[in-house]
Amino acid sequence: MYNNPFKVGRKKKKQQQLNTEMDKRKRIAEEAIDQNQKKKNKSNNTTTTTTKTQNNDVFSSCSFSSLGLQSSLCDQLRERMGFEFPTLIQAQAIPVILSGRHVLVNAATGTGKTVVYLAPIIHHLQKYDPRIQRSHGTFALVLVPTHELCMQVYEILQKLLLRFHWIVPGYIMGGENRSKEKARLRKGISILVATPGRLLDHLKNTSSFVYTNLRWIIFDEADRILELGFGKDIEEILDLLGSRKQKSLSKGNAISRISEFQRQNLLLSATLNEKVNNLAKMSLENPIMIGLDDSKLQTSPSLEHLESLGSDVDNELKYSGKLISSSNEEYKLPAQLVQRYVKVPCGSRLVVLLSILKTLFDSEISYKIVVFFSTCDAVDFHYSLLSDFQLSNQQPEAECQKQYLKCKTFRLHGNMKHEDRRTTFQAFKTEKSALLLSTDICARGLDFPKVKCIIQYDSPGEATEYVHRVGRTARLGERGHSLLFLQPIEMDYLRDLEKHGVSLTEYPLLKVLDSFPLYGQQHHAKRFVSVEMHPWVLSLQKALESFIMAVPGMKKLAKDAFCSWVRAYTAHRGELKRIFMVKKLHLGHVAKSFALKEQPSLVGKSFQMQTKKRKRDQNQKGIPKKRKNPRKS
Ligand SMILES: Nc1ncnc2c1ncn2[C@@H]1O[C@H](COP(=O)(O)OP(=O)(O)OP(=O)(O)O)[C@@H](O)[C@H]1O
Repeated sequence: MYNNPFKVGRKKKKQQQLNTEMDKRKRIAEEAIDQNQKKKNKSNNTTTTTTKTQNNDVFSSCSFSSLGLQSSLCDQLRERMGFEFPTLIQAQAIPVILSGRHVLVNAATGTGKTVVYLAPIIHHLQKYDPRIQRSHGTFALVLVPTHELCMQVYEILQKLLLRFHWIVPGYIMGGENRSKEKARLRKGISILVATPGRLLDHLKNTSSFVYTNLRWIIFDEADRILELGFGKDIEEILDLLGSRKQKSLSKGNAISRISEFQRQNLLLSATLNEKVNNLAKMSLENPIMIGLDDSKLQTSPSLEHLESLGSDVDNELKYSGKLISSSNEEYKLPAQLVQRYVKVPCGSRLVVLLSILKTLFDSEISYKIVVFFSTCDAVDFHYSLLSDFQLSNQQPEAECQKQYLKCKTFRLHGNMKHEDRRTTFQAFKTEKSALLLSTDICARGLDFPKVKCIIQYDSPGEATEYVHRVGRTARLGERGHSLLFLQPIEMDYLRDLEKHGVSLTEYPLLKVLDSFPLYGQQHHAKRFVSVEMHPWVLSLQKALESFIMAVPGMKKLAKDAFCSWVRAYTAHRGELKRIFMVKKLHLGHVAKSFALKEQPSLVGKSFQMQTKKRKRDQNQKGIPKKRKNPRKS
């Protein structure tokens, strides 16, 4: 059993001390939150209560029926979903979408964009007379970037369709059983949610897939679909469905498949980029823009300037007829989101993460937090560490209390089995108090109820990813907090965020560290002490290093995580390469942040061996030299 260096004497005294410390940490956590909230209210120049301000910012005062939606659909939204009023973006966009126009919707995270497109589709489908049947095939196609989002949209669809049993929802996505999907498609799916790769596969290979009646194509998280490299697939899909402007005119086959209905295509995201521009030009006819400021709109789309979506050139403007200006786009973030950063020297990152998590989980009975990491290996390492790490000066009464963190811990990343991903996704949704460690796989679109805090332990890279990650909290007017970890060498990233209208305040780290007990007693750290030399940081680091050495398998996990973390760090692109410079990293300190005592040369050797092995494997398999971006989730 792992020997804890923090073991101290009397239980009772220890309990009293712990209670006092927990109270203190709770106060500090609350103070930090309140100060930020006060600042925010002051800057909003408002005297009303926070909740009221938030609700006014999010909800419209009209009813769903006043937007033109059919009455039993409105009942369904109210009774089954609990949606009394439409959100502002729903009130703005639903009537336009009902009118049949092509639309591009840009609205903050967590403002209800899913209902924006699902409600009008259901409204139209339910009133077809005679009723639609399964044999009529697919009428609406919703394209999403990830499995999890696919499941989420499908679940909402199921709920919305309870009163309309003749409209059949369905999903197809990579990793699922193809033959079962084929069988479902053969039976007929009226509204189909899909990831692009698998959809293309079925469009090409499943002859029983009927889409002659297709009327709607929706791109949810359009920019992410393209960023993930699905550009070429999307072009092919649009061609096959006869829904690509210009080109469709020359494609005899495709045109013959076009339904008797007028097509309506919709694009939605909280952030937009140049590739979305191209997709918009390619797929939207005379579109209406909703949620875009005039500053973001430039000259109208010109058909002469259609670009390829598969191009790998990021943010490079190849044409003049721009639709959206995005290079210095001001992102819309939820007004009630409190955003902070914490400046942490590299070697103290792990201890600081654990200390902050403990402070947050001790401050409230139920607390849900998502922590973002740059790689799958980093998620695995931190998951094992946080699940098993103990400090014996905690109360050993119940099993979970032995753990350092008194909460359930989950992990989610793309290397996990499909089934495990699904179970985690559902479990974290329903938990009241839990910690989710994840890659960017859950940065987009996922709607986990009651997440109170987002921690970006590894920086997100592009500002768009920052926006989507923090968007997992503060949804629909609820309060939420975000915390971005930055090393002293990375502080310029704040300026990059500022360019997009995102500004953060500093987290009171030393105050939080001071609140931790040491050897059962309050330590009186001097005010000027640095984070690295803080007695609590030194002690916890020592405990973590001993834990890594003592627990079988942990050292390997730590080394793998270290290697992939460094690789991911080198994968920053464009402007960000100047901020996240691998040359500036002290690899010994990086190793420390994985609780490794080894000198960097030792860890570096295994890293080099891994890299050589990867290259060898690639050569053997004939994989092209271009390396998969390790930051990809
Ligand atoms: N009118 C409404 N009233 C109450 N809740 C709503 C309403 N519309 C949507 N919601 C809820 O708001 C939450 C956020 O909705 P949704 O996931 O569609 O947001 P989003 O804008 O797509 O977010 P993201 O940009 O992160 O994908 C969900 O829990 C949804 O059930």
